[in-house]
Amino acid sequence: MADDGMILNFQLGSAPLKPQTTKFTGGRWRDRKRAEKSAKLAGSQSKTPRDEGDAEASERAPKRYKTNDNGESSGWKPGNQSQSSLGPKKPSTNDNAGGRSSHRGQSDGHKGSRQVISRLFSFNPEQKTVAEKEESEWEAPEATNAPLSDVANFGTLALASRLVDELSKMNLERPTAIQNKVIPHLISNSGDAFVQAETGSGKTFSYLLPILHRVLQLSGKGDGKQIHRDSGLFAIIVAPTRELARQTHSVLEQLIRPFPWLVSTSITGGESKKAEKARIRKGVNFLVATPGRLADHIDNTKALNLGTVRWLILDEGDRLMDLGFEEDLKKAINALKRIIVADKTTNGTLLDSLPDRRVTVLCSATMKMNVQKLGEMSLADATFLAAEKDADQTAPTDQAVLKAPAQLHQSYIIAPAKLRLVTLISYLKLAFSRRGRTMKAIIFHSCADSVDFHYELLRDPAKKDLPDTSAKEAEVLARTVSKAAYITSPASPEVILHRMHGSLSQPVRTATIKSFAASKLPSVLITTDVSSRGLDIPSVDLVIEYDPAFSFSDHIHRVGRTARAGRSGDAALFLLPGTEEGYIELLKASTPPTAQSCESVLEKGMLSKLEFPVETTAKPEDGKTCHEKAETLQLHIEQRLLVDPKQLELARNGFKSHIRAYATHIKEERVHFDISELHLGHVAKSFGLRDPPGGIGAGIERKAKKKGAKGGKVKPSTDAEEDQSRPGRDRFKEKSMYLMKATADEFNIG
Ligand SMILES: Nc1ncnc2c1ncn2[C@@H]1O[C@H](COP(=O)(O)OP(=O)(O)OP(=O)(O)O)[C@@H](O)[C@H]1O
Repeated sequence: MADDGMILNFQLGSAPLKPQTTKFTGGRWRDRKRAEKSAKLAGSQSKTPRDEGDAEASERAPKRYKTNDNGESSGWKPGNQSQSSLGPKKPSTNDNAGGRSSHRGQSDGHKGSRQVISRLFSFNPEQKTVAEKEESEWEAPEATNAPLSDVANFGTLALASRLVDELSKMNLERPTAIQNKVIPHLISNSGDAFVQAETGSGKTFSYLLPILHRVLQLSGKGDGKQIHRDSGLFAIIVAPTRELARQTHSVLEQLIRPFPWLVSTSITGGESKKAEKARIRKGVNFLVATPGRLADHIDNTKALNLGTVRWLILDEGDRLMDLGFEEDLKKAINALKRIIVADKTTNGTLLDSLPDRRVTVLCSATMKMNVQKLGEMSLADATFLAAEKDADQTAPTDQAVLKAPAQLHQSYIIAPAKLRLVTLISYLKLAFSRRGRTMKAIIFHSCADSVDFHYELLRDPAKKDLPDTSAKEAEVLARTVSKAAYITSPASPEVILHRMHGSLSQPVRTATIKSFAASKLPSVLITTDVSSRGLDIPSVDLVIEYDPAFSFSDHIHRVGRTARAGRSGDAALFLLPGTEEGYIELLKASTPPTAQSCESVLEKGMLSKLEFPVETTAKPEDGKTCHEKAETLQLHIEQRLLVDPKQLELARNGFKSHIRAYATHIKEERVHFDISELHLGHVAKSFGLRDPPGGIGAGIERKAKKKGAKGGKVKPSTDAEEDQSRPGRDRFKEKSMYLMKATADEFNIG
């Protein structure tokens, strides 16, 4: 297909440009027209590059953005000095607000070559808000999820001494606030519980330790030695994702290592059912499962005897419901309810220290309506257990409790769409060049296609060998782990990139997370929300939300991957100027965020040495100012895409999926993420594209225009489409179905 932007970007040689006389034949009518228009434009620009280019630019400038007297967007608010310089006029270059690059019509540092330039700093929408707090003004408050300083040790919670010793070996001495509350409760009570505490507060130990303690107490000997794998299944722990199930299982394995007569196993989607059945048949005492696979085994595995189960733990309750596991959970809850705990012995062992009824514990860091629904389904007379500081809250409410750990430093960067990609690179470069600061960073994207594009773009194709990796591991990790280009500073250790999303095969997902967690070098994980829940990698010190989360509770979980168990951590959220700035108010309700200026990120990141992994006519040394450097980087990326069809395809897919995903923000927050406000040309630029590819983008653009004309509401033509006219119940059903469908693809769970 002819693409005007692409034609313009080819190296044209030193000969003066002649007006295009080629007759375009074949292909679609629209493509032929485009090609003709491009050719015409190329001809006219070679004559009077500045004036005519600017005229076209102002014609293409979206009317919804405020413009100054010159017809240009006024950029940033006066008074915000650091950012106002993002929108100056640059007389020497052309622009078009649609995000395309154009001919400069003059030599660009390469004698005899006709170069294009990618203008980034004009026609950007105006920032509405003025920063209340700059980054330098932030002072870390006391950590809210740290071990308690006023509790001597785990022994004070009446835990079996063998367990306390084991914890000590793991360098865990004192309990956190939620552990201090939950452990004694579950040791001495046999009632249901609802456990709610912020991310990284140690909820996993809070339910595992009392269960183990009570199993070890069997028959009063304190070591549980008469219990063995045939004694029966005592606890089922349900987690929403395979990664989380596996992680919880490995914590459990660590805790029971000194007690080899106890056996645990995990059953998750993506694994061999036959092997799982065989393990169940041999006998297990603890089962960690994803809901779909658990329901499957309840139906089909005769050896799975639920008669001795005393605990059902539902971890990450809201996510279990979000992902559409309601029916699977119902099956497990009902199957367990049907069996009355009457038998006090199993294989001759008296189960006297275990609860005399089935105990269900529901855990969640955030509270949503759907968690309440799960509570209604699964709990009876439950005790609400929250950390001490939330003691005034005595029951779960429908108001989401959406607090990030207090010591987590949250900031936001208002970056116009055209500048997003170069700002991200600049930000990462800076983060990893500050020695001793960032070791591990996670970047959240809205969709798998965007993850794939950014991973391919940011990796260094020339550097293939991976440190500390065997040949076998390297084979599995060949497409998900790589050395980074652009963001590695020459003076700092190399940065390792990782890619992770739900469409990857399970062995690759597992190996990639393992590699990221174990990496001794600075590392980045580029991922989707599949990594937002429960993932516990203590050395993560930076979370970047390049695409804002689909709901504020997802945001809390994403940023909660850092600042865990009292550690410090940083989180940075990219927002577009305009309606997205309204989201800052939501952030304030959690932890007061600070503002990072996009201009200063670019200034610091772009002026340090740049290296390009692939040679193009744009060279790292081109340009002097940070704006020129940023434009050179953008141009280089665009040129890369033009000569690499695979990369171009990834960019196009990334763009389309990104736009589709944008339409799926939850209804209550969609006011901040109005798809009709997106400038598709500018967004395309952030994928290194000069024009939005056809398909979904163009469709949405038409709808945005229509909305402008009618003043009505835009209905994105995506899977997320909701029929606003139907009564609430139907809409709810549809939304759930959508979520199930979408997440089945993305999260690949079950
Ligand atoms: N008492 C403790 N002292 C020090 N570290 C602890 C303690 N308890 C747990 N941790 C550590 O804190 C980290 C977070 O624990 P965990 O994953 O259970 O948190 P969580 O509350 O479930 O978080 P999320 O809601 O994000 O899943 C883990 O690395 C764990 O080893």
